[in-house]
Amino acid sequence: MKLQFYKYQGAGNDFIMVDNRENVVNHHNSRLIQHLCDRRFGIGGDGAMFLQNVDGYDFEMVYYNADGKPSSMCGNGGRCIVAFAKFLGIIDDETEFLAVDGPHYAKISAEGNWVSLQMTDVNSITSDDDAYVLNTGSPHYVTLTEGLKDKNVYKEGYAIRNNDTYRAEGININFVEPTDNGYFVRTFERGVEDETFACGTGVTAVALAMAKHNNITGQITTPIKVLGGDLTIRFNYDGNTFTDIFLEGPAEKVFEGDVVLKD
Ligand SMILES: N[C@H](CCC[C@H](N)C(=O)O)C(=O)O
Repeated sequence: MKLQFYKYQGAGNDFIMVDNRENVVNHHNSRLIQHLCDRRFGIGGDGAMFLQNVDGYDFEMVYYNADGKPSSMCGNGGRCIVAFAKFLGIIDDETEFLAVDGPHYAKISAEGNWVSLQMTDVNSITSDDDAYVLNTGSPHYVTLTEGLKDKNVYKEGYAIRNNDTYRAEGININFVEPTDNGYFVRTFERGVEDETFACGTGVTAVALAMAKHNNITGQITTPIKVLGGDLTIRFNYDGNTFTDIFLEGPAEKVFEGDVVLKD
């Protein structure tokens, strides 16, 4: 069977995208997803997404991590699937779609390559030693550090992600360093089990955790630099709950093609 796919990236977090409105692919097949995401023997990607029809929304986003397992929410993936929906002519400049963590509103530029995605509200941040732990649609561990440019993010991220607390469920590890006008963030991503060039729910978690850390409340805009580019998070914080959270940045189609799937 020949499968048409599209490759997208949002700040270097890259994804395989399939228009599955006709349900041509039975994606509940972790070996298939792992193979598609394999950077040597497959197409390559941090994850794979299937755009599907669903009542009440413009479309449904079904997301798998590169390890082939169904995942929690993917922020950069959500921005990329909005760009994909516009490319397919399903939407114009805004949308309401359904993801694993519920409905999401998003706006997209006329050119179709810049997306502002609303994330679910967050009303709980806990501490783990000197780190913050919160869920922005995916679980995140946020820790301030120095010398981030030279840090061995794979080694240090792997160790925390696989410690006694987090080994079972996994968690994404975000290392953050203040910059002149925001933060520099590098992330070890669960389900990729490696550092990615950006993590959308991760930089969202960092922006919220830093507002708490610095006791800043009100309407906040946080610019964040990642290996793959720049993202911006806008939100409101009243000292307890984070609302009107938007993750904003580029979402680009890189190439399209088709792959023959062994039956
Ligand atoms: N790997 C993450 C999901 C994707 C997160 C990331 N790609 C994003 O942009 O939010 C997890 O299993 O929690």
